[in-house]
Amino acid sequence: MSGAIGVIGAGAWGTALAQVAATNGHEVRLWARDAALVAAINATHENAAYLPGVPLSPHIRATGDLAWVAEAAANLIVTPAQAMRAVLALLPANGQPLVVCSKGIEAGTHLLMSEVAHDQHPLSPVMVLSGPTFAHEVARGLPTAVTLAGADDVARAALALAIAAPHFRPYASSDVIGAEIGGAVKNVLAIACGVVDGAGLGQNARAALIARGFAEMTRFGLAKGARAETLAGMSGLGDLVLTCSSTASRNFSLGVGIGRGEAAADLLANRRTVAEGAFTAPVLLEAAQAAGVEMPITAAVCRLLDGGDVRAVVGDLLARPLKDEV
Ligand SMILES: NC(=O)c1ccc[n+]([C@@H]2O[C@H](COP(=O)([O-])OP(=O)(O)OC[C@H]3O[C@@H](n4cnc5c(N)ncnc54)[C@H](O)[C@@H]3O)[C@@H](O)[C@H]2O)c1
Ligand SMILES: O=P(O)(O)OC[C@H](O)CO
Repeated sequence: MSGAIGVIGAGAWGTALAQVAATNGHEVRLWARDAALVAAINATHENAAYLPGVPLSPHIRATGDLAWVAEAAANLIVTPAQAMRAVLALLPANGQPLVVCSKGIEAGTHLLMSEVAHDQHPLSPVMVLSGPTFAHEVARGLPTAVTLAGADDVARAALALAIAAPHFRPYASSDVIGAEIGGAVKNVLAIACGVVDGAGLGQNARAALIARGFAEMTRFGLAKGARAETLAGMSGLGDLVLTCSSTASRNFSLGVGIGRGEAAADLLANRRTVAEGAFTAPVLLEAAQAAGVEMPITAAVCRLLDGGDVRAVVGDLLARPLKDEV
């Protein structure tokens, strides 16, 4: 793939991906909706608001002009999930490949982000880039592997070559739904693991939540047409383990606060960066109920986000009737 690469969304992850795309010498057009952020990035070659302390490549140019970004050879979409449809509606449709890098499910429609992208840009090949990827590590050049999923083999191979770098290794997949469901569901489960940490419930409980959470992810994924091996790969289990293990995760950190007894509404009101699991949880629960899939951990996270008492919610989760593991 020759030519510029567009990145839409200049938060931590969009900026880190811009840095990856610039590694191979591509001109990178990084779109932000906030004019002050655009000016600051271009003046300082740093995104101090969302990815502080990382000197950005001179190949990256921030912009507020979506038409200029749309002329690039491919566009990586990295807005918060619930904002994606509105931003894509403003993006000129050139049939350019679109790469969904956000993790979530659209409220109201229950659509995955790739489905939203296809709705808005039916002529574009749509891909999904997902995996265990803390932005600050990727931006610093630490080794990272991702799943790059897409049905169009040619577009996917071209994009993989364009973004692969010595520290950044994309693995190809044709399972778009599986790659997306892993990333969306793990954010909800990371909140649950953070609650365990904040409430001091111990490492056994955290490991049990990861294992039972993976069972939930798998049940939901299979019901939606995902492949089991994708859910067990980087975009599913890999990302689940990462996000459930570290306060570097915004979702895990949100859970820690809830587990310590802080009100979820206050924690969310005081955030500047996005914790997608808080938006995904109620949508995921609705989608699971519609599909007839039981997701007790997701339901528990929803109760906690609605202000439920931690001890009561955990007690109810543990008091469910005994059942077979599989
Ligand atoms: N940070 C990570 O390590 C990471 C890694 C992989 C995937 N992701 C996913 O990428 C997506 C973006 O995350 P992030 O970490 O870059 O978020 P962030 O919180 O760092 O930044 C969010 C960005 O979106 C902008 N924004 C907010 N509302 C908007 C709107 N309505 N329209 C357009 N722009 C808007 C903000 O101004 C900001 O620039 C999320 O879905 C997240 O789950 C993040
Ligand atoms: O900080 P989080 O919880 O949004 O997680 C970031 C990435 O999704 C990790 O892969």
